[in-house]
Amino acid sequence: MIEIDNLTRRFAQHTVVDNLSFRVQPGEVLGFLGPNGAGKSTTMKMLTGFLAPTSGSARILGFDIQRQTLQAQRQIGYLPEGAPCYGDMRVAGFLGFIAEVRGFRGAEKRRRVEAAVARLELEMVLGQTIDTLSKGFKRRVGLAQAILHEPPVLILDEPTDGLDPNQKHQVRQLIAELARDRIVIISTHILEEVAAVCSRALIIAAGRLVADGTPLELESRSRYHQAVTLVGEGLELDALAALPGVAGVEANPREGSLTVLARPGEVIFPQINALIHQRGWRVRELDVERGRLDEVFRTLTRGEAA
Ligand SMILES: Nc1ncnc2c1ncn2[C@@H]1O[C@H](COP(=O)(O)OP(=O)(O)OP(=O)(O)O)[C@@H](O)[C@H]1O
Repeated sequence: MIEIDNLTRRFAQHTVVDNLSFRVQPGEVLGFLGPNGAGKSTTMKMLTGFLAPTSGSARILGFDIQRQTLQAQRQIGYLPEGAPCYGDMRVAGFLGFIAEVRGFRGAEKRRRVEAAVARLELEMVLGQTIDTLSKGFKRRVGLAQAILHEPPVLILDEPTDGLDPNQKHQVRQLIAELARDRIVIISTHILEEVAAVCSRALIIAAGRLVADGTPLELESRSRYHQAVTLVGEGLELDALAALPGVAGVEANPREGSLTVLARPGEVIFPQINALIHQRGWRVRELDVERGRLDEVFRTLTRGEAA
């Protein structure tokens, strides 16, 4: 388990991470979300022992990151923001070097490097210098170095930032595979990432925790939760707006659709369906929404970002 208690970091007079407390259990893929400058990277650096907190503590599988730094760091694979450094090293040399830094020698070192290379499918680029790799391959090299020592905890800072959609998909699949037997914390400001790979999301704004839940729970806080969007002929906005449980109706001229919003806790699809049949409207599309994570994110973090 990861236990974070009252973690705080100040730079000069500016409190960048403000009294954060949470737990992460094995098997969880935790998305750590927040707008630019919210304090995500600063938190990751404190969790991995690269930055001392001003106050508070972080324990990684029981090891205090400040007082038992080496033992705690052995539990962690860390993918920092951006590409791996050592750009003029070849991939094979870089991974061998990291294996040695992690304390592996001889046959054990070769076994670890081969396993990471196979997992990240890096065989084709082993002889290439890191600087000459595509962004997607650089990120895969970064992930390979993070899993070399087979750590039970992976901390990944913006793992798909700057990748094209295919590369994003590949890296997300990899993360899902790696997550099976580990704790994974992913810092991101890409909301689709949370829905795609995370079992739980924390949202921070200006260094403070503002939400903690599964992606579905967070979506259910949206004003679009249980909203029904209709495309069809003869739809009457006023009749829809007058139905019980309806909070309002939005017209979407670009899509030629109407979105009927539900009051919190209400399910309005049955009433709408009954009205459609009663009035004989010809409905071509009907969609019930789970909610919109981007709207929840904006509402929770608006005006609070640094
Ligand atoms: N070493 C430092 N000295 C002073 N201020 C810093 C330092 N490191 C970070 N900050 C400030 O702390 C705030 C949070 O930065 P941080 O990088 O943690 O945000 P973030 O949520 O990771 O943002 P992004 O999504 O842009 O990466 C920013 O205002 C940043 O300028």
